[in-house]
Amino acid sequence: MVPELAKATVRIRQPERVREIIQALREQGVISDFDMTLSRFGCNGRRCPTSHNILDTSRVISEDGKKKLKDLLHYYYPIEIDPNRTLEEKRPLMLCHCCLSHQKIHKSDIAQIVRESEAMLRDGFKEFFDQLHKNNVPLFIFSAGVGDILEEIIRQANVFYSNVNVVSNYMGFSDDGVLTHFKGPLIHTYNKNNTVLQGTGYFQQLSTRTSIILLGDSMGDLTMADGVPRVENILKIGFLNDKVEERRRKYLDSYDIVLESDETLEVVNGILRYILAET
Ligand SMILES: Nc1ccn([C@@H]2O[C@H](COP(=O)(O)O)[C@@H](O)[C@H]2O)c(=O)n1
Ligand SMILES: [Mg+2]
Repeated sequence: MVPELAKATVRIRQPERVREIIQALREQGVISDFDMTLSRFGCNGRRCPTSHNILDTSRVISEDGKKKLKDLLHYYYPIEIDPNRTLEEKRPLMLCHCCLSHQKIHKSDIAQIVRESEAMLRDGFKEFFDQLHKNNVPLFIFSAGVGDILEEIIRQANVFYSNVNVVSNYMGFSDDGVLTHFKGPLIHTYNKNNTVLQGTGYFQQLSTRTSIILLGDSMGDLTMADGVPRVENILKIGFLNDKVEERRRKYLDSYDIVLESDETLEVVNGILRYILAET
């Protein structure tokens, strides 16, 4: 059906169920996480930066600020991926953006900060965005990262098409363009659900869609489609990037398709090619 599903990186607990969901997908919408899902996990043997890391390590952050942000990440990231803590235990420990708001970040610096970074979208991103755009499939990017940065990454990759909508943490600037705060409720890895989506237009724009393809890399991404009305089928595809052995069982129990250490969108593109040719 989809030759890419035979790739060595693909793991599926219930192949028959996956086959049935794929056959049933129609009137699709795609809901995707951004960092480490549309963007790569590894670049040239190192970790690729998240949208937060791009800012944290940029030249506009003071040395002291960089150290604080690095310490914060070293505290936070092991909690985020700890397979032995429940989501309830993790939720109150998630981060805010407080350290960033004390830095002199100018709105006008953002494009250059992204250009100078090692940000990379997964291989096959162009086909992914192009297929969705050409077929009028809405793509919702729901991210606990930094909206202004991830939008700029997509813009610089020339794929920020009219069908792409982003819900994320956006910066607020003073009249002279200096970062003063982050807008709206904090979106973190474990509250990506309808509690932070009020007033975003998310549900309204997905209200005609009866099938959702959900792409994520964290257990927190699994709730991104909660509350979308009229949904009949959801195909959940999870990128398992880190602590693969330790987290495999949980991912296989939660995601329909698990992609282990796969830096590409080949499988997603294969599924899209198949279902969009059918419709
Ligand atoms: N200070 C922080 C906070 C979060 N992160 C990472 O950002 C990612 C969240 O964005 P999604 O698009 O994946 O929702 C997640 O991978 C966090 O580890 C960070 O790097 N720094
Ligand atoms: Mg992510």
